[in-house]
Order: sequence, then structure tokens, then C-alpha cells
Amino acid sequence: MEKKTAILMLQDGTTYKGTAIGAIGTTTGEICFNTSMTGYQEIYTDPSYYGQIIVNTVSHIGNYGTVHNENESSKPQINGLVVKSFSSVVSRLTAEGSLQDYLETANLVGISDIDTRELVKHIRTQGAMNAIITSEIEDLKEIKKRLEETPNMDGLELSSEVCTKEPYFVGDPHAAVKVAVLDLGVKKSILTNFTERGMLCKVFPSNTTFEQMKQWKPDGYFLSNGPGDPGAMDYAVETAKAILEADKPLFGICLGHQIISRAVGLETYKMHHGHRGANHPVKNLVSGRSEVTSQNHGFAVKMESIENNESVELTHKNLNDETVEGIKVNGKKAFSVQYHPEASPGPNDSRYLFTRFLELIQDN
Ligand SMILES: NC(=O)CC[C@H](N)C(=O)O
Repeated sequence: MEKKTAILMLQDGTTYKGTAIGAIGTTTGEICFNTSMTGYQEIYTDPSYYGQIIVNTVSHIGNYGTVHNENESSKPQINGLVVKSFSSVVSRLTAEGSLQDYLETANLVGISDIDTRELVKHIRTQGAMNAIITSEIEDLKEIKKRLEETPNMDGLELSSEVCTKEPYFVGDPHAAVKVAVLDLGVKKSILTNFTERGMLCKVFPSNTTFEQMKQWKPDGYFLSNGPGDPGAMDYAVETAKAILEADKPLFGICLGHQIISRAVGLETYKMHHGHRGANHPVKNLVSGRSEVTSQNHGFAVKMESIENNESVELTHKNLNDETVEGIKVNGKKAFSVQYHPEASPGPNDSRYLFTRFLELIQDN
């Protein structure tokens, strides 16, 4: 493939020159980095990344190609991609295609040959910000103008843009346990973790109310991961409040955790640059065990708001920066975690949480 120059410009004006990868074009979004060593396809197709440009800190990307069963949703969801060394050689016998073809088919614009170490250090010190990648505009003033038109992630509601438009089922139709999944941008592997444990999932669009889901007579409710700011999602907070009010078994992951937290009066905030990777240490304060976890979030629940709230118990804490990683709602059958027990990519230390949810439903 003939190499074409691309430009990456950050909101603070920092500009990098590199090589175009994926589709030729222009894209904008919030720039953030993921430190996972493997699992690029799972990361790019995770709907929680919708609206974001991803920097992979692992320097070699594309080398094992793509396969359809590593998709976490129907297509890549990230807005753009920044890598160091992009491989056009695919070294996996079972690969179905190259990453270049995969990105091009999805019309996804990226840039390679960027000093990602330097870039990540910059984001780590300066914090989350918007960025633009272009392989078609050369005029820096024009690039800057396009970048300035990009909305800030703070205050953005994005779940309605990535969720299913119609309800659908996943799992054995005769399963003994039925789980209503509120799709805020759900990853496929979360649903697999439910179905593997004998649960049938009915996945509902993000704006479905408790009353509407209730008609299916679910045994439990799940609030999924997803993109955007939990502070802009009052409609989902109302749904969580209604589920809690009815005292039904309730589990939430990531955005779902932030929504449940807001429903019980906790506050969320935008982090300096978030947690994205597959080796974040978390302590389970109930069992005393530590877990190595997969994470992807740019917002979090305020610790101080938990300390002043008697209706919740802090169950999990991040060992790097002591942020909130999990809660349990006192007197209710509800719990949630900020991190990703389904991993994908990442370690399986936290999969017990899916079994805990099943047990909660069975006890009920
Ligand atoms: N993975 C997620 O569900 C992310 C939740 C939310 N969008 C955040 O960035 O914090």
C-alpha cells in the first residue's frame, strides 16, 4: 500500500505528523489511551469507546489480523486510532483478514508512526482533551477549525446512538432465569457471561422504562456499560430508581454502575484522563482479595459522596488511586462495579461477579 501522510492535532495545539492507516479522511473525538497488551479488536468494537480516539500503548498493532468472533459489537465503535507501528503482515493462521481492510471497511481513520510514549505522557500530564486525525486536510488552520467544532465529552449522552433499536434475545429460550438487559452500549462478552451461566437475556433499547421491561417478567435486571457522561443520562437513572424501588435483583457494569450510583444519590465526575487497560489492581473489600481487572472509563463515582451516604457500601476500591470500583446498595438486591469483569480483553479474576448475580436471583 502506498503511504500517505496524516496529521494528529490535539486541542492544546500539539501536532504530530504520521502515516495514514485505515480509511483516508478526517475524524475527531476525545483522545484517550489503552494500555492492554493484546485485544485491539475487542477494544475497537467496545461501544463504550464511541466518540473517542484510541491510542494503543502497545507498540505493534495489526500483527494478528482480525476474526469476527473477537468483535464486541457489530462494528468498530471508536472514532479514530493512533498507533506506533502498524503491521500489514498478518501472523495468525486463523485470521480472517487484515486490520487495514477491517478499518477501511468500517471507514475508520487512523494514524501510525506516532511516538505513542511521548503522546501518552502528554495526555497523562495535560488530561483528557479532544483531538483530530486527518489524512485529507493539510492546512493547519482548517484542521484547527474542524477540531474546535468537536463537542466535549463532558455532558454528552451517547448511549441512544449505539444501543439496539429493537429488543432482541440472547441465550436458550427455555433457560430457567430471565435477565432484562438495559443496553446502554453493551459488549457481547457480557451477554455471553450471562448465557454461559444459564440465563436468557432480553436486550432493550437504552430509553426503555422499568414498566416496559417488567412486562417480560424478568428475574433480574442488568444495566450495561456504554459511552458518554453518566451525568447526562437522567432517563436511565429514573429506570434504575424504579428497579430499586421494586427491589428486584440488579447488577451494573461501568456506565451501568455509574447510573445505579446516581440513582442512590451518589455523584459522578470526569476523571483527569481515566482508566483504560487490562491490569488495573482492585481490592474486594468484602473478601479481602485483590483482582487484576480490565477497565475502560473516563468518569467515576465520587468517593466523598459514598462516605456521606448510608444507603450504600463501598465493596471495591482501586489500589492505584483509591477510586471507587464497586458498591452494594444496602437493604436492596443491587450491586455494581466500575471495572469490566467480562474482561475481553483482560484477565478473568472478576468473573465471579456474574455468578454472584445469578445467586442473587436464585435466592430471590
Ligand atoms: N465502559 C464504560 O461503560 C464507560 C462508562 C463511561 N462512558 C465512562 O467513560 O466512564
